[in-house]
Formats: sequence, structure tokens, C-alpha cells
Amino acid sequence: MRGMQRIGVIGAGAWGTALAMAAGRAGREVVLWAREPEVVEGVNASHENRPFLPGVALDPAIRATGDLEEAAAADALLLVTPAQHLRAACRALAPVLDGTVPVVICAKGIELDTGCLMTDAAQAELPDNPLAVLSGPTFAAEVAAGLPTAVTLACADAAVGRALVDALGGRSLRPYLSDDLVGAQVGGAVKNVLAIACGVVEGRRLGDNARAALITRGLAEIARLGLALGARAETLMGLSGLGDLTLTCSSLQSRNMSLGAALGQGRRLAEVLGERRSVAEGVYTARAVVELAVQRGVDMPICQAVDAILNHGADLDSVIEALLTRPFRAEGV
Ligand SMILES: NC(=O)C1=CN([C@@H]2O[C@H](COP(=O)(O)OP(=O)(O)OC[C@H]3O[C@@H](n4cnc5c(N)ncnc54)[C@H](O)[C@@H]3O)[C@@H](O)[C@H]2O)C=CC1
Ligand SMILES: O=C(CO)COP(=O)(O)O
Repeated sequence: MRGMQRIGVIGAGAWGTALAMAAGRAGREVVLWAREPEVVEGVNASHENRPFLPGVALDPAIRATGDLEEAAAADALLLVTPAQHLRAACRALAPVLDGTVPVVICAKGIELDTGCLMTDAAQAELPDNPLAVLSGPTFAAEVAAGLPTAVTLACADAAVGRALVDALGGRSLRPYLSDDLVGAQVGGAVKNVLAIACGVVEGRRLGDNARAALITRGLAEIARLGLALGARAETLMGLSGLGDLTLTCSSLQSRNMSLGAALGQGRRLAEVLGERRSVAEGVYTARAVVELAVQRGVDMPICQAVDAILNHGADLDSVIEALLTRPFRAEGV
């Protein structure tokens, strides 16, 4: 497998920009594709992505472009759009992307209309490209700052996976190789829904015990769905599962947790979303995950509670009461 020198990053939100920094730090030449002309201009002229990663001085070597073909002319491509737009990004890439170029999915979510994992959506549009998944406990601002971070990098082809680890890894971003693409996606998608629940706990002042209980029983939900979809337990207990769940459910740096906290304080969803330009994936994945769970016969009461609050106008206190009065059961997955 030849070395990967030029990395294209598709999507210049906080995470795409942070990954561009990580790839640059690893010695790669980076081209960052942004939808917004002001982001292209800001990255190239002021070396800052003010709309999505304000206050971070970017490596001047990172070049931004609005031209998808230019970004696609790379040895590997990182796909970092929001999950609900990933399929459209792949469709736009198909005519300009060489079929041999590895594509690394960095979005976290489940597609609403289809229930597809991101790799299934990407595969449908880019059937020839080798696919990989990069996921784990990774707040963008910390990765951009070069703080120590570890991720799961899953790829079915071990040689491609190894080349990606070598191309992107360094002392501050440490990828652990896996071949479990399903497992690497389920944790990152479901934890965003669970982080909204943990935010509600925070906003309603239900205490740290309740948050720990939600994290633990939330992990059981991730495990049940993951195993039903063919994931391996060790992946779900690794960086992309337990690791990311722990991070996102413990810090108001998380957009999902802070959104849940606002709801817990009595604010309305539309109002909270209206104040943000950044994506809180759990808002969309909640419904997708509940539909998938119903299809697969998997019990996910916490995710269902979040979906009821977000999408079905359920009263927050009634939903909390219903969770607290569920019948007692044996522990375990
Ligand atoms: N920010 C973080 O710390 C991390 C984010 N991720 C994941 O990365 C993905 C991207 O998130 P962020 O970079 O944080 O986004 P962001 O919230 O910083 O920015 C929003 C992004 O959405 C894009 N966007 C908005 N409307 C769009 C549309 N109609 N079509 C296509 N794109 C549109 C914008 O161009 C921008 O790139 C998400 O799936 C997220 O869960 C994963 C790990 C860490
Ligand atoms: O995925 C993330 C951390 O791993 C970022 O979480 P938020 O999208 O909730 O900010």
C-alpha cells in the first residue's frame, strides 16, 4: 500500500477543521472542502474557521476550497459532513472521485429516512471505494489544540487501515485499528441520543447518581442494538463505544449534552436549535435509532424517552416518571 500524502477533508465544521489540523500535524498535505464561501475565505486568508471553530489558529498550510473536485484529488478522503447530509456528499463526489481512493467516515449518526449506518449510505453512492470509520471520544477543540486523543479506526482491508493509521496518527491523535465497521459506528451514533438524556438530568438537577445510571444503562442499549446489527462487544466497550459515551455524557462541551441541559431547564427545542449553527446529531438520530430498534426487536427505553421528548411533544416530567417506574429487572445486557 503506497503512502498517503495528500488528504482531502470534506466538510469544514468543527470536526473537519480539527481533523485537518491533525492530518497536517501528522505531516500530510491537507485540502479542506467547505460549503460556505466565508469559511473558505477565512481559512485561506486569516487561518481561522470563525463560524465553526472560533479562536483556533489554524496551520497556514491547510488550504480550503469550495471546489469538490479539487478536494477529491487526494490519496484518502475524510467525510465530515453532518450524518443526514453524508449521502448527498457521496453522491456529489461520485463523478469526481477515483474509485480506488479510501474514504473515511467521520460523521456520527444514523440516516433518518433509511435507518442506514453511514457506511451503508456511502457504499450505495461510492460502491468501489474502500471504506473506513474514524470514531471515538474527540471534542474537536481539543484535537485542534493537539491535546492527547485516541480513536478507533475501523477498516475491512487491513492494509488500507494500516496506511490510514500511519497517515493520520501521531502522538496527539492515536488511532487504534479495528475491522469492525458496524461496531465503530453504533456507539458514536447512539451516544449522542444518550448525551441528550444526560443533559436533561443535568438541567433538571437529578444528580450525579442518575447520570451514572443513565450512562451505564445507556451502554446496555448500545450493546443490545450493536450486537443485533452484528457489532462485536469489544468494539462497543472500546473507544468508539464506552469511550465516546463517557466523554459526551460528562461534559457540557458536548453540543448534545448542552442541548439536553437546556431542555431540562425548561427551554423549547426549536428555540435552542434556532440559536445554534452547529449540529447536535442526537436530535436526528433519536428517531432513526428508535425506528431501527423497533424493527430489530431491541429494547431501548432511554433512547425512546429522548425521542418522545424531541419528536412527539412528550412532557419531560412524565417521561422521567415513566422511566423511574419501569418494572425492576435483572442487570445485564
Ligand atoms: N465537533 C466535534 O467535536 C465532533 C463532531 N463529530 C461529528 O462530525 C460531524 C460534523 O460535525 P461538526 O464538524 O461538529 O459540525 P459543526 O456543527 O461544527 O458544523 C455544521 C456543519 O454542517 C454543515 N452543514 C450545514 N447544513 C448543511 C447542509 N444542508 N448540507 C451539508 N452540510 C451542511 C456545515 O457546512 C458545517 O460543516 C457530525 O456527525 C458530528 O457528530 C465527530 C467527532 C467530534
Ligand atoms: O462526538 C463528539 C465527541 O466525541 C462531539 O460531541 P457533540 O457533538 O455532542 O459535541
